[in-house]
Amino acid sequence: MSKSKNFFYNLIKPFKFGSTREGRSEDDIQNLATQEQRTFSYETLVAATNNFQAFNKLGEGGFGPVYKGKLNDGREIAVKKLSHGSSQGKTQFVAEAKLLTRVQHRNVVNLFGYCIHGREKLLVYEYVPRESLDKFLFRSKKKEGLDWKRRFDIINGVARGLLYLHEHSHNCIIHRDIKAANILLDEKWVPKIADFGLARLFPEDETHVNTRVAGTHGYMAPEYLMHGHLSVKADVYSYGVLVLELITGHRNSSSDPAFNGDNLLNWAYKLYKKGRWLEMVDPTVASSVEITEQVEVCIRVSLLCTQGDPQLRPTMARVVLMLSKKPPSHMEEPTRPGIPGSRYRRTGPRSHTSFTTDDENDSSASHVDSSNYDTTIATATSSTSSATRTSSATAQADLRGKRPMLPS
Ligand SMILES: Nc1ncnc2c1ncn2[C@@H]1O[C@H](COP(=O)(O)OP(=O)(O)OP(=O)(O)O)[C@@H](O)[C@H]1O
Repeated sequence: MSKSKNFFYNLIKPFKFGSTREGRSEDDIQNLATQEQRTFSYETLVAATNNFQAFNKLGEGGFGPVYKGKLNDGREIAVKKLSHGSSQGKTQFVAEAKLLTRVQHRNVVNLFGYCIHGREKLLVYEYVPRESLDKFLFRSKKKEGLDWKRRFDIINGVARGLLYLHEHSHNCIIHRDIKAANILLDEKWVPKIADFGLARLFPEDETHVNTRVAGTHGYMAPEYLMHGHLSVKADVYSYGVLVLELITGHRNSSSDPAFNGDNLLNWAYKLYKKGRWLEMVDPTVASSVEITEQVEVCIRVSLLCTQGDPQLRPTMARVVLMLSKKPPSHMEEPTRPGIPGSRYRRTGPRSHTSFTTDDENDSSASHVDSSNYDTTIATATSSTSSATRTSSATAQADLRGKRPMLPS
């Protein structure tokens, strides 16, 4: 065996294979060598997915359809076929995809590799067997599977995954679309953040920016949605919404009758301020709560994360710390939640911030008009016209959830 083949042979030792005398054939080794380079041939993916048959289709998101497949080595995969709209060139795509294959964490869906075939660009992910979190959390028959312990583990796991993306991966990755539908659950209910880094692989050009779909309603930080100001704190905000959804079992929507015409964030904040926070806990999990302080900490965390002022929101490192303290350590008092289209009052000394709004000059600006919450996204589309070119593009691209490019 040549030196290079020997090298790959050693690399793949842990994998179990077919039945040649030495346990694997030359072809197997060659295939794995290719996989080490993170590229998949189109033929491999066609074979794995039965030629992208409809019965293998797991669903379709804003970036294109996703198919289940099985590789010859037995690994199950999810193949995302990116739609053709991207203006990104092949070289850039390969560079970004290679970077993203290095992102590896227990709470982040692993990107095995990618494939380019003519105009087609495909991403090959590890297959995560359970459905996405939203399909459990918001369906009455399935939500019973999510007792408090599982929800608490998911809250912790997603926090750790996000911390990794923000601070411990090769460079800071802002996800931009944290939501229940992008949290996949494995067979042990371990949460895995999906769709990270897609903005890197699928940047919008100017023309697409104006036509693409709206972002994920209810999860986007107001400064990002309204002004295109992007930072890790936009993810922190979305995470806070997700945590509140896990605690209450309600989607963040102003049309939910449970909120009496309000939205999830205001409703929860008001109950919390009145000391009636237990009332917001999903009745489905109430009986499985053994440590009420755990729920209280999660509520506090969610309200701190969704504060209007991004600077007041904790980092994910702080969130992980707050969640891990037993008994819970001192935590700040949350200020009003940030609702797109609403105003917030800055508390404490004003520090320099890159994000300026009229609201900041309005000392009485704590009013939240929840009645216009559902329409805010549409309003924001035109309100960005006076923003900078980048901000405008950013905000508008996000209106369809297909995120603009990451700052490198
Ligand atoms: N790695 C994976 N393992 C198992 N199922 C997956 C995987 N990735 C995606 N899916 C499933 O494929 C379907 C489409 O996913 P995709 O991420 O493209 O879209 P989405 O998250 O539903 O929407 P959007 O792109 O607008 O955020 C979803 O049902 C999702 O659960």
